[in-house]
Amino acid sequence: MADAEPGVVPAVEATADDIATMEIRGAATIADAAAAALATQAERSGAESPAAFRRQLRAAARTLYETRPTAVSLPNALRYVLRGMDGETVADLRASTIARAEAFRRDLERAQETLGEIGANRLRDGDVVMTHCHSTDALACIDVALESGKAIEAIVKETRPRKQGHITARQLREWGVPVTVIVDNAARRYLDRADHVLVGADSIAADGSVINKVGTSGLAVNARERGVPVMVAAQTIKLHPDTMTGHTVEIELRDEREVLSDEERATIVGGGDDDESAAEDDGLTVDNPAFDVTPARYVDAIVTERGQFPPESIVTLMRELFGETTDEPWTA
Ligand SMILES: O=C(COP(=O)(O)O)[C@H](O)[C@H](O)COP(=O)(O)O
Repeated sequence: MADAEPGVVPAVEATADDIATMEIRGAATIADAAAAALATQAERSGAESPAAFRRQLRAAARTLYETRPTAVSLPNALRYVLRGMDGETVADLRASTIARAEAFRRDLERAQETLGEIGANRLRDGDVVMTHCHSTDALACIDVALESGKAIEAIVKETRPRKQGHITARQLREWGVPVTVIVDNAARRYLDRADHVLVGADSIAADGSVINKVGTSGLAVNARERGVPVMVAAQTIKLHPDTMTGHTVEIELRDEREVLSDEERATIVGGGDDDESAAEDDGLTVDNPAFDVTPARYVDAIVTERGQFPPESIVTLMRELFGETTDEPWTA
């Protein structure tokens, strides 16, 4: 991680570390943790002037922002909280920032509940749902469907390389859902048994394309070929305002050792820790993109707390929520 910013409290540095190392992960959870960290910064700031307080809050936001690039819920959360920082004294600034962060976290939780109710309407009694990665927004839909007495089964893709599918499987088993875990490569075969593909999103672009855990796009293409509808569960905090002005979403590239350990690499190219040639270029490249982009045409519905939308019309909601401006308060 980058050097500590002056005045940023250790708890914020710790949250940033946890996000970067994926102790805290998933777009909604990251947003929630970031808002909580800004509240902690406000609470523990030793700033003696309003200007110093604002500077520290912006530095804290920047520290959190620089952890992972793809989930727009992170900058959206930071932007939302910083815009609520208001007052002429340190005490007022502190109180307004904490209140704003708390409101954000409450709204986030409520939005997920509402989205769950809307998404659950798409699931019928007896349906089989195929999942990819671990999405709290997607699980909220299943949760409400189960609560309303519908029987749901799940086919859970393990989701290489970090196997977040296991988290999904654990949650679904806790709820009593029959789960079949499959390797990612088996997805097309098992789509014949699925009534829905249900995934979350890290970012949604203005053209309705969905940025989510790598493998989502291939799954969606296969689902279309198999005639299985693809439903994306995503709170409006996942809408990426910059994409309205033509920006693309940065796809995070992660450590190659998540894909190939040093030992595994050695079995391919030879060498080892004490081999001097290990430092040389061994001609083997490993790429580890964490996310991919699913074009809007492979998505049937985006379910948000504001209703469900065909992906092509999501831009209307985006304009309503964000207007056309997307300035970054922490760079001021
Ligand atoms: O791609 C992932 C998580 O990736 P990672 O494990 O790399 O963070 C999830 O599908 C979205 O973040 C949505 O999750 P949620 O619905 O919980 O926001």
